[in-house]
Amino acid sequence: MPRLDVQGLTRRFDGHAVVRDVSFQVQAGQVACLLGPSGCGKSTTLRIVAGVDIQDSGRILVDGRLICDGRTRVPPERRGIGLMFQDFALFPHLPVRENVAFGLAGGWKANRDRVAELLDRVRMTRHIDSYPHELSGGEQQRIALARALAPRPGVLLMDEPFSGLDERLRDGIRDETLALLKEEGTAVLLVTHEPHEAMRMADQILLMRDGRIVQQGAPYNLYNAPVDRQAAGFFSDINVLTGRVQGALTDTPFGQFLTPGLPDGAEVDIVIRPQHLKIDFDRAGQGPAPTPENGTAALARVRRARYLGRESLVEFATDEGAITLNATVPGVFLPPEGTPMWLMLRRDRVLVFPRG
Ligand SMILES: Nc1ncnc2c1ncn2[C@@H]1O[C@H](COP(=O)(O)OP(=O)(O)OP(=O)(O)O)[C@@H](O)[C@H]1O
Repeated sequence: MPRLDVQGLTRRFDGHAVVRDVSFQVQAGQVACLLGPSGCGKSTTLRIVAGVDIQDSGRILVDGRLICDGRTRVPPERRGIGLMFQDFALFPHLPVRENVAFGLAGGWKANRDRVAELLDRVRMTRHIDSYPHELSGGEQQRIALARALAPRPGVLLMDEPFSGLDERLRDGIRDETLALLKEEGTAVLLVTHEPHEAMRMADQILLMRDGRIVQQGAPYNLYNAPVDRQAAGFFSDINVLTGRVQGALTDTPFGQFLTPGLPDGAEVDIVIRPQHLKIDFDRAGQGPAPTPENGTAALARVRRARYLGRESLVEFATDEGAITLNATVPGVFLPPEGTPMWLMLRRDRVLVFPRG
């Protein structure tokens, strides 16, 4: 049985649906990330699950128990759901120990062991008597996490929990948070607009657009088998070639691509991520021979090359400038502007979408 079961949620504001028929499940010990651009309905979905907003239709179950539908509405504090929001909202007048014990009956005195256990797990034991203003942002975040987990909620809702932190700290804190969430076995629903964060944290990504979940699955599936061009472009920069179907094939300067099931004349987008271009040097106007793995090579010239640290980003344009393509190459690769090179597209990594 799923820990959290959301079925057909719809929420309208002034007649406009901002959450549309949203359904998903989260198992115990799993992290599901609601991912999407600003305004797509992520926070509204979270607020309905928390019980601070009410859906127009749909229902929510926690461990099989109905917590809200058209008639029933269990109040937020009796849902067995914990919350953690981006500003942490620690109580400034309470020391760390009282903050962590806040949701526990009997307060800190009756729950010393649980508070001590959690502070140990988030490596904050020595700050047990500190006040929030004496802590760094990252330390406050760890206390907020301990506080949210103290009552052992079956479900934890997190709304952009890392956005207030210094970029350099975030990955470390994400990993620590994930380890603790997994140990506790909580079902987590995390809202984020950052694909990197969702890829790093999620067992399951729920990709939202205009109030709907357009795709859900493991990070690997969303990255490698995106449902449409927009979904592909959400996870990284993409290169797009456009073409027209003729006899279930589409012609491009990089050879023909199979485009089965589409009528003649249909327009298609052929999408490839910058790391999946292959580059070869020019040998007196000659490029590499076509292969089944990489198709036909096309000649292009370097427009600009930049070093980004872990990789280099090289912009290419075909001779007439008709097509521009970005390639990323690990390490340092900075060919001068105008250098002719042959480009190929890794066939196993090419994505083809009908133009919508
Ligand atoms: N109480 C409200 N009254 C009217 N409109 C609202 C209300 N709450 C949210 N909305 C609208 O619903 C839409 C979705 O908002 P929501 O906060 O859920 O999006 P989001 O994906 O979480 O975006 P963000 O990441 O910017 O918070 C927005 O267009 C917002 O203006």
